[in-house]
Amino acid sequence: MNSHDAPERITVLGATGSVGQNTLDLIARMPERFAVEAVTANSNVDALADIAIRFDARFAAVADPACYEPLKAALSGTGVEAAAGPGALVEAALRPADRIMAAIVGAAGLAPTLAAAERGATILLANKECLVTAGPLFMRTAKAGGARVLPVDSEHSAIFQALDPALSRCVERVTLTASGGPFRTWSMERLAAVTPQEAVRHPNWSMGAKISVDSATLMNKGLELIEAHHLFDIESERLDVLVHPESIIHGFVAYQDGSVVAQMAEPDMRTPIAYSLAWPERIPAPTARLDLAALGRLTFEAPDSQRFPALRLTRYALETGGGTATVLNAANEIAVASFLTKRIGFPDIAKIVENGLDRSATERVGEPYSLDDALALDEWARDVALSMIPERLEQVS
Ligand SMILES: NC(=O)C1=CN([C@@H]2O[C@H](COP(=O)(O)OP(=O)(O)OC[C@H]3O[C@@H](n4cnc5c(N)ncnc54)[C@H](OP(=O)(O)O)[C@@H]3O)[C@@H](O)[C@H]2O)C=CC1
Ligand SMILES: CC(=O)[C@@H](O)[C@H](O)COP(=O)(O)O
Ligand SMILES: [Mn+2]
Repeated sequence: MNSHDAPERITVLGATGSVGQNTLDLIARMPERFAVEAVTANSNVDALADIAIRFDARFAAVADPACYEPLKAALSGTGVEAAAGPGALVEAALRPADRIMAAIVGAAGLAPTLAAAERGATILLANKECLVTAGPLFMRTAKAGGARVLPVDSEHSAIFQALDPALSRCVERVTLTASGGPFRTWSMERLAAVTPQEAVRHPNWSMGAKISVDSATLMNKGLELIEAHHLFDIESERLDVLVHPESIIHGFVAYQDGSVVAQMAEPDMRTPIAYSLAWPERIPAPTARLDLAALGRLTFEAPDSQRFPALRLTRYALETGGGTATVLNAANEIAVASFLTKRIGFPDIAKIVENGLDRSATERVGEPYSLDDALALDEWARDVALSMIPERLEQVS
């Protein structure tokens, strides 16, 4: 944009979350460049109304229909239109924003993000579960709709920055770095007694609860392998995970001449979010600057799939295809929510996901070709996973 242009209008799906807040922090610093079109949340009415009023948004939507009246009351007399229910999230995504930040957590983000893809939006994609649940459908829809998908996930932003599209045939391998999470060095015995409080305490990043648990199990890195496969059209055999506890290098691209191009930054999501907001330009981000001399060294190690089976399970889902990744994602969402509410232990998360994958192999679940297919398979897998949660078993018996 140049100084004579009107501000770009940005819609933020998941505005009350960690990525949503970081996005709004950047937007607030550049009012001449960005304005807010629409914002959404699940049920956090007060925070959403505050955001909508502060940023002078035109539309605010909550997913939970029961929150409609309180949202409408909080926004009365402000000029912000209030809406609620799943259809309202889709309506937010369909509004004519220049860019749309997809930062809802979980498969709940699929319908609105897919609607944005269908309308040919520029999508800043943080919601990785959307690609895990329905990667081929999402990428096909984006292509047909003329949408542009810009990665926000830090590793995928790194790869996007290091991957010259003109040289994609010269790429040998792509590597995602992983911090290893809070339990990187813990024994199996200690892992058995992990609490939710310990699991959400990520060593380097400040994030929402679900992705923090995913980082602790290494499921996050597995979901990111699937995400990278769809975003960059690279097969599993050429995608690597490398544990790098400092989270300074976020991703590598290795070329056939032996060059390895990496992206580095302090672990602060405002760097990849700023990149996606400004691409193909760059804007300032108020993050700490890298001081490699002060850091002294960067370290690397291979991931351990004995203690962290999620990596093996996600590889299986990626390589099996069909609806396997949809099942993996849904089972993981149920397992993580059950762990956070103390109904299961930390090692049970992977067991519940593995059981879901076993069932999906027996039932030979097919690839979802439409949103309805994806939602139906997601629901089936949630039921399979729920049947393994002790409380549910007690209720049934
Ligand atoms: N946090 C991070 O730094 C990173 C996150 N990501 C990805 O970005 C996405 C968002 O993560 P994060 O910001 O941490 O998540 P948070 O839990 O912090 O925020 C989630 C947002 O989604 C909304 N939401 C939750 N459930 C629903 C639902 N059923 N329907 C509609 N909206 C819902 C929440 O609303 P409410 O407040 O009302 O609950 C909130 O606005 C995830 O997919 C994550 O994997 C990727 C890289 C880094
Ligand atoms: C910030 C971000 O992109 C997260 O996905 C991050 O990668 C989580 O850290 P882990 O490397 O521990 O999964
Ligand atoms: Mn990431």
